Amino acid sequence: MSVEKRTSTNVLLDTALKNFYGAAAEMGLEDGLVEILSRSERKVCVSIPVELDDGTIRVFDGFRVLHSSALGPGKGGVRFHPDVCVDECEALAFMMTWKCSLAGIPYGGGKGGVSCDPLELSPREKERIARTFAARIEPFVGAWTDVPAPDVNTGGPEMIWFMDTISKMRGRLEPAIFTGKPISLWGSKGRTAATGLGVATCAMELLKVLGKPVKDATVAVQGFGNVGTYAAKVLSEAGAKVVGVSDITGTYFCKDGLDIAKAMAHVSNHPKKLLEGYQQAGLEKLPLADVLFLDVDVLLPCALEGAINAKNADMVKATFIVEGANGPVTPEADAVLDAKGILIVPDFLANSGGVVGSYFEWCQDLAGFFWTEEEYNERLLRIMRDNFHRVWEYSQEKSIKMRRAAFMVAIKRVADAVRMRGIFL
Ligand SMILES: NC(=O)C1=CN([C@@H]2O[C@H](COP(=O)(O)OP(=O)(O)OC[C@H]3O[C@@H](n4cnc5c(N)ncnc54)[C@H](O)[C@@H]3O)[C@@H](O)[C@H]2O)C=CC1
Ligand SMILES: O=C(O)CCC(=O)C(=O)O
Repeated sequence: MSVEKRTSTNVLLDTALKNFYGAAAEMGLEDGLVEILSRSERKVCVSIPVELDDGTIRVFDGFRVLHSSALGPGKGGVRFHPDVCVDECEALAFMMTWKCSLAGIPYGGGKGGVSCDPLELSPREKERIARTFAARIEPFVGAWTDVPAPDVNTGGPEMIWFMDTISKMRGRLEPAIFTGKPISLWGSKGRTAATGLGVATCAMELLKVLGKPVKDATVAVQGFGNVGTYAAKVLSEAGAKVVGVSDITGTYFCKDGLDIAKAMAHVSNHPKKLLEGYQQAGLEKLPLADVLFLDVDVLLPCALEGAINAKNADMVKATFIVEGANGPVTPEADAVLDAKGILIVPDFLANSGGVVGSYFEWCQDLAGFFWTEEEYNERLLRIMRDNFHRVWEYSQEKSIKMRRAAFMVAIKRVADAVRMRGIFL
């Protein structure tokens, strides 16, 4: 019997499935396991009725998908964005399974989201959405079942609303159900910067194995949110020249290097956390997409999926791409970039610092004992560097791309777990 391959009209899900099937075939994974692992264990869809500040009622759609619990409780963020849908959540949950497996942490893959536009919502409206979403997914989350975290447009405040709502429903404090909480409320020192630090570490390790100095390497960063800001900060502090950054308001370019600390301060003081209005000597404002086409050594796409696709891949001039976002390069673009000789560090390796950092927070919450930032960062850097080298060396040994190598390493650990535990998880 041959496997009937799933496809999807959702680009992210289709990309994830194609990459999985390709790696599974190359490693000779048995059909039964391909069937099991190409599907999700659970997809929860909820409605979220909310009273807006003007007194009208709106009902938002929310989702939480658990792709696999073979290695442990589900783990993965919750996104607030107008494009959120069940297929996108499934794709992201699917990728979380491989991310956690590759990182060597004891989790399966989960992901969720609410289809809403946070830029149009007041803080009180966001709080009502977050609390109602948490209440509706309550039966499906827990420290040993599925542990959500921040993703696009969510962060500390949302995690606290989630945690507080579920703690009140259960009549006991439940800090280990959500990670990415503020430090003062069972969060962990280091988590906010963890994903960007991991992305920057992968970029630096790549330059190192290729014998290229980080100092004066030129960098462009698409997306100046949680991941992009800290990746830019760490690289600029290491001596790299970050010449371009972007967010939804456009591309900000300075050939002599941007002042990342100043740009971060500007964003944190902006009412909508945007680069809009940022100024420094020598700054040029360019169209939104131009950040992707800057002539730099390293491009970090840290915004959303599908940013580099069949329509624009040919215009990319960077030598290396380190994927900070989930799924920023489509398979069609992958082929174009490959033909151009552009080397890519795949998302579920490069951005795994976030979930590794969340694992540290979960461990601290379960133990009720907190680490210093130095302990946190030292462990994070060790894991990121080891994982980068494991994938790099495997890709060299097998003469395959890093994405394929990372998938093969990740799939093997999950497949072994399913074989050991039995198929009815
Ligand atoms: N926050 C985390 O710990 C992790 C996030 N990720 C992934 O990283 C990506 C970014 O996430 P966060 O930084 O948390 O989100 P965020 O909401 O903090 O920032 C997203 C940034 O991208 C910008 N953006 C959106 N569309 C854009 C476009 N078309 N062009 C340029 N900029 C655009 C936004 O203005 C914002 O600056 C997502 O794919 C997310 O799934 C992956 C691992 C962990
Ligand atoms: O911190 C986490 O648990 C998950 C982060 C996440 O959603 C991701 O890595 O895409």
